[in-house]
Amino acid sequence: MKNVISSAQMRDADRHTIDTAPIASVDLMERASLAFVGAFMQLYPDRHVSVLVCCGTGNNGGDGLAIARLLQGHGYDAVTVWIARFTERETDDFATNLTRLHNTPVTVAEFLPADELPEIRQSVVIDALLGSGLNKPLTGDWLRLVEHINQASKQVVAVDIPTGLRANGIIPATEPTIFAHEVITFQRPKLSFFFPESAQTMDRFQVVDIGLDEAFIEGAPADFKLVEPEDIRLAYRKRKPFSHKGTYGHALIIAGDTSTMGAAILCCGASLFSGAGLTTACIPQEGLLALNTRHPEVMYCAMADLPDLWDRFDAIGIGPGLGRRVALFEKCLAYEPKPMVIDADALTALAHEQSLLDKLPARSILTPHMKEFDRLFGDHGTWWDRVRTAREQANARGLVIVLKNRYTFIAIPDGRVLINLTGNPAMATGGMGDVLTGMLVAFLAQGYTPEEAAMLACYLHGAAGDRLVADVGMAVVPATQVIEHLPAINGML
Ligand SMILES: NC(=O)C1=CN([C@@H]2O[C@H](COP(=O)(O)OP(=O)(O)OC[C@H]3O[C@@H](n4cnc5c(N)ncnc54)[C@H](OP(=O)(O)O)[C@@H]3O)[C@@H](O)[C@H]2O)[C@@H](O)CC1
Ligand SMILES: Nc1ncnc2c1ncn2[C@@H]1O[C@H](COP(=O)(O)OP(=O)(O)O)[C@@H](O)[C@H]1O
Ligand SMILES: [K+]
Repeated sequence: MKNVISSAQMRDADRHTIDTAPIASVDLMERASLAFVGAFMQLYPDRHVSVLVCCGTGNNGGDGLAIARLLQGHGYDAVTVWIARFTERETDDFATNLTRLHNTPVTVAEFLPADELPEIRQSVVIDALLGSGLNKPLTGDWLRLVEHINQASKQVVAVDIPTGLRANGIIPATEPTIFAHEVITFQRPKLSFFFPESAQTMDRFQVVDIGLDEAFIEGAPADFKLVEPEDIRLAYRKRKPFSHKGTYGHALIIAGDTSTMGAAILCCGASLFSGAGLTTACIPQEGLLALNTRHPEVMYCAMADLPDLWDRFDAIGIGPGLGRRVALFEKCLAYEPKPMVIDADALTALAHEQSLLDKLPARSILTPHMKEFDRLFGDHGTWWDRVRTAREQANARGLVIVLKNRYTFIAIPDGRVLINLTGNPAMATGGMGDVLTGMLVAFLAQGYTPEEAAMLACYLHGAAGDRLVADVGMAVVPATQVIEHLPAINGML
């Protein structure tokens, strides 16, 4: 897993790299700018595209000046630079790069406070006004310039972070920012990029390596971790030659009602296709024909038989489409504790009867989306607050809370939050959460820890959706398709 670090930690990593590499600070800026230009050229290969680089006078602005020079050197023949001289301060590396830029044909215009801003005629604006040094909301001339850029409706590519956006996760709704179509960020994504509020300020980001000391970054204390493909490869256990169905556990799915039988069937299918040795469904009997038709491999257990059969199961998933049968949930909490995944209607039951939270088996996995989360733990005005509550609850109660979204946050009992990067908006279709629940139960049944199960299930669920978009070209991915692609995704590990 990779650490997501704060701006202060990034500055430390910057200083540490300068001291120990060793490398001069201005050379590190050059490296960052080269990395930015490499990524920019992929986005805009046409050397005749007109580019306006808007620079502040800090190091983000210094990057902008170096980028302008490098683009010109690569044959971009219509590069213009604007410098916002709204403060008398400038950094040394900014000054060095301004001197270097003056030795090129790039046109440079400087703007003082209250100067009139000309119309922006270029097609692409590179935002190098303010970066991770932002320490207050934009006001005055900065705000005027940012609004001017936004109103010009050009393609905007931000250097490191869109001007005005706070890096560390708290994104006040009222603070103005530049809107960037693309952010090319240095070394690590900034924590804010994973919070849904960042959609107001950017479409996409990509990370470029600028050669900061990785060992130093990974040694820094970090509450947020990015799940990497390598983590999945290491955690995933390939099936052994002499293994049999008993090796891979028995998953029980308690789900489904008359109008929501599909949720149960999706959940069972996901368990089956994620490798549980056996999957049993506790569904209303009226769903049996559908279940047997769709997944003849899945067994059935009547509600009344649950207490007698309980010992057979290695992991339980409860909630998808449970509807009027939700009282079953409380009953299950009275049986011997088993690894458990609690989703959908069972989460709503928890929200209505909070005392049940204390009865959950240790290290149960809860899989709320935003609304279910707020129903359970109270309304939250911001995602930062929501994630903070998830951390506190996971830590205080020893739970794994899978807070689902574009980037799913997995809050684990030790206080850390794992961020899952896979998945895409084509997956924003009903039933997708039921699939995730089935996968989680299957991994628990196979003996993975709840943390491992959460990491594997979230990653593979999103990876299957990504594969269907990238390789098959699907614009919308139905949940049944994700299920069917799971074995192929697992097979690639
Ligand atoms: N690993 C790395 O870290 C590397 C970093 N690099 C680059 O450096 C960038 C960070 O540069 P930076 O620290 O010089 O700050 P930057 O964002 O240019 O701001 C300048 C100054 O603006 C001010 N200010 C703040 N908020 C304000 C506001 N709302 N309205 C008005 N003014 C405001 C504040 O000064 P103050 O007002 O506090 O005096 C601040 O110091 C980083 O994003 C990346 O691009 C790479 O070159 C190499 C590797
Ligand atoms: N835009 C998106 N990007 C990535 N993943 C998404 C997106 N929209 C939905 N998902 C994933 O799909 C699942 C939806 O879960 P949920 O809302 O519980 O669905 P349902 O209740 O219909 O089964 C979650 O795992 C979520 O992370
Ligand atoms: K910027």
